[in-house]
Amino acid sequence: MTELSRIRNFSIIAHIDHGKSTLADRFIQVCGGLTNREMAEQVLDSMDLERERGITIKAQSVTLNYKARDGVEYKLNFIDTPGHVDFSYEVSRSLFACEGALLVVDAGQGVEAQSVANCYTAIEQGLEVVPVLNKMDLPQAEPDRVSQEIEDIIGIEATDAVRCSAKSGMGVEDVLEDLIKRIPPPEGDENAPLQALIIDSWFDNYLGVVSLVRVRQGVLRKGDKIQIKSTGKAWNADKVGIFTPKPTETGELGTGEVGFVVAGIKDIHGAPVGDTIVSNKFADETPQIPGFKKVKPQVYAGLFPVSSDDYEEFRDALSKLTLNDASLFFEPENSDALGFGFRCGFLGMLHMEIIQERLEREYNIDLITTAPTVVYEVVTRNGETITVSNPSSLPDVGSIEEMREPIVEASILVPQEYLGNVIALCEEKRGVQTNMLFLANQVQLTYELPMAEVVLDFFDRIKSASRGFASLDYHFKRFQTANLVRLDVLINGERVDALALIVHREQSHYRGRALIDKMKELIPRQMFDIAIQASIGNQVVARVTVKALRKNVTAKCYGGDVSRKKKLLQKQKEGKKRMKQLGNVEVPQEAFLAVLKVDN
Ligand SMILES: Nc1nc2c(ncn2[C@@H]2O[C@H](COP(=O)(O)OP(=O)(O)OP(=O)(O)O)[C@@H](O)[C@H]2O)c(=O)[nH]1
Repeated sequence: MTELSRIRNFSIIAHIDHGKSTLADRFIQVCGGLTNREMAEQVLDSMDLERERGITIKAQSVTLNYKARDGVEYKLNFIDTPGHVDFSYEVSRSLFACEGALLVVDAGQGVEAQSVANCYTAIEQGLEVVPVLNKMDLPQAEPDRVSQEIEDIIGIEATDAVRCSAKSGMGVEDVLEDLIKRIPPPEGDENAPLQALIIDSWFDNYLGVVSLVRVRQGVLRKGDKIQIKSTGKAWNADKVGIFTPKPTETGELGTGEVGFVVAGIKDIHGAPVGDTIVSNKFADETPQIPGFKKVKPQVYAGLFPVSSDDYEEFRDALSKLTLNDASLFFEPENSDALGFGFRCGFLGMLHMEIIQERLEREYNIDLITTAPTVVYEVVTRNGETITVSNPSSLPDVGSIEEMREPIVEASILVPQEYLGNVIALCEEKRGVQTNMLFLANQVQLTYELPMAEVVLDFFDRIKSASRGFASLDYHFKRFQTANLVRLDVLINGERVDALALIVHREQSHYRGRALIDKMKELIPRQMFDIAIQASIGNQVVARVTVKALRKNVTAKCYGGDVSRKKKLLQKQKEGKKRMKQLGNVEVPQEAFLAVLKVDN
């Protein structure tokens, strides 16, 4: 066991692309955790998809031995955190396991909202936040301006912030030295009964559930009988060790240390993130570590296999994905239009896209996804409150007393010159301003906004309204009464349940018009006219017609150009894969997500 004074537990807070993973890789290299060849790939983002998208999804950790300039060898536990707003609960749990955090800021870009939110979480949890200016090799680096910004916006001293380049390696050791000096060592009683925080859990095909833990007091030893506090279940700690970053069994984790435990748990819900591991013997007198909560999905959508033959396979794939992702929810859904599928719940749109992509890529299932929706609260005439996560299951208008929509508190950081644009956008999205703070070059805006307006395209819109400079962070606040209605879409007179949306009454006509105009562009012309209507209750609020196609698509391919004709037919066939037959009309996947594509 390592002496507490030689341990440092830290996270890195950084906005996406500011260089967190690159810096972490440099740390591993400096401390000799991996050979150069192993370093060739960024090691911390372990899933393929993550690597491709360049984002960090699951928290991971690495234990490094660093011989400091004072001659002492320190044990540095770096706990990686996800960078996206969808995964903020995991960030908060990771931070809770640390005494400090490096705030890595791109010296050319400056501070962004996501990092600010995470910094506040860190400061609230009593962490020492150590600023680092990265990308100093770039000509556009403006360290003085960015230091000032850190001081103004986050309120921590930053004039002496270490300046480095994770890319070239310049200043990286100075970052480690600064970290050791400024971040305090962990505290805790080694002789007290075991209490450890679960920072992350994932499913391994051979081992079952592996949990990343931080021991707060006592010692976790191989062979110990442990209990997972929220479930009250007892398990045997079969394997205990650290990541170097390769998993290495050490047989024990002392107070203040971070590492993994494998205890024969078969289901990820058996060891949820944020939960506490205690010694089974002293379970009653060892409390849960505060702040634990069950994560709830925020966005729901229907996912349907294009071919009904894929249904069983699809269900298996979803079950496998939930083994590793406690925040993914699914239950069977039956749609008149799309047949059997699943209603799935996600933390946000990015989470949804990732799951969709994994299903298609890793499991080879072609899917039709319906428009994502948030969860509404509906009070019925007989006084019941129900939650609705599927527009087509909204009760009949006559039986609804009141509808409530989820409201988020959004924090936006924007340079002054784009303030007008961003405010206009927030107003358009039914936002209510609750605060506005003028900082160095930026303005910090706080708005309460309907979650439905935020989850879909708000982030992209805010980016384009500010030429990419504004940044956003948000979290659920409360439910609020709203005048909402269901917007139905009819194709050739038939209501299509999978296309229904819940919208604000004031916007319903405009939304209906915009939606079906977009659908008209997306539904290919067929051999007959297709009427598309938007309706509210029985009232049709907009109508368009997709005119019949007169010519055969291959008619242009005159004479003997067989290969070209084949190619065209092949293309058509591939296109068909993502089509769904509604009555006699073929509707492509894009049309189901038309609401995401409406130009505002
Ligand atoms: N020029 C320069 N580029 C850098 C530096 N550090 C990182 N980068 C580049 O910036 C990009 C983003 O770096 P990452 O380390 O993946 O960023 P990240 O913050 O980990 O991003 P997420 O994993 O999505 O949170 C990559 O293309 C890096 O090569 C630096 O010091 N100088």
